[in-house]
Amino acid sequence: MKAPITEIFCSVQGEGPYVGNRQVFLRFAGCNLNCPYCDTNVKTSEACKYEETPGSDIFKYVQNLLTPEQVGDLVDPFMNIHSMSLTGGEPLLYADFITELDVVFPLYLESNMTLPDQARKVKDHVAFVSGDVKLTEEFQGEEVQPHIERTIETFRILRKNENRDCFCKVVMTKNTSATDVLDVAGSISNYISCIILQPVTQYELRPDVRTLLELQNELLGEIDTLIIPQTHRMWGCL
Ligand SMILES: C[S@@+](CC[C@H](N)C(=O)[O-])C[C@H]1O[C@@H](n2cnc3c(N)ncnc32)[C@H](O)[C@@H]1O
Ligand SMILES: Nc1nc2[nH]cc(C(=O)O)c2c(=O)[nH]1
Ligand code: SF4
Ligand SMILES: [Mg+2]
Repeated sequence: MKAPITEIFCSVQGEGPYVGNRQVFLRFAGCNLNCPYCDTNVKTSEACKYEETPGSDIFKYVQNLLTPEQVGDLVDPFMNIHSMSLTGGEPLLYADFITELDVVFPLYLESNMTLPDQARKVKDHVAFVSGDVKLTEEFQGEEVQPHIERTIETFRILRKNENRDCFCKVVMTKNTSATDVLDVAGSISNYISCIILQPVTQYELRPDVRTLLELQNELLGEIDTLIIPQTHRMWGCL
């Protein structure tokens, strides 16, 4: 079992309720969606960029594809780690690879939550689930309702329990419909510990402040809801 990995580095979690925790990041190549605001290059690269010393901006390159054993060896030297973020791209495309990872850190899955069959495979392997809800603009030209049903099913499979936290992030742009957010939130509120409204980082795409605060107020009737922007962008860490 091998997978295309674009980067491995140590930084702190910049998003959501675990912001500030020191993590190892494993970024898989490839994605099944094409979100208009996506800030990440999801293309497969010939080699994986590996930052051995956190924050050094000095990289080694390891030829792709990588085995779970190679990943284990590369992340082993990192110290004082809260968890290992599995991100991308879409990490659930590599569910079989994830089940073969043998690392000492708890796994923190960062997913677009649209692949329920893949989610079933990893459910007992991940301790934290940071699940996005993607709304209509991410599914341009496609049938939206089946995607939303798959999202709800994926949250059900990876729901919070005594061994796993599961929370939801929604990237808010000026085009995001508050009604859509409220609808999905109502369907997944039993599966998650909180909702994070994450204002999109590109200034020209941002929603207005009042709309965001009004949506938070409505959601708070149902579920703990926080507004937290991407913080790693503010101080320039990876
Ligand atoms: C690059 S994605 C990879 C994981 C997975 N594909 C997903 O979308 O959840 C990681 C996180 O960055 C968020 N993100 C991507 N572009 C963003 C932007 N321009 N502003 C705010 N958040 C963004 C995504 O919504 C997701 O929560
Ligand atoms: N510091 C930092 N925090 C993050 N939280 C989610 C990220 C991601 O791209 O998945 C990310 C990332 O790329 N860097
Ligand atoms: S699902 Fe995630 S990685 Fe894929 S395009 Fe959307 S934000 Fe980017
Ligand atoms: Mg990122």
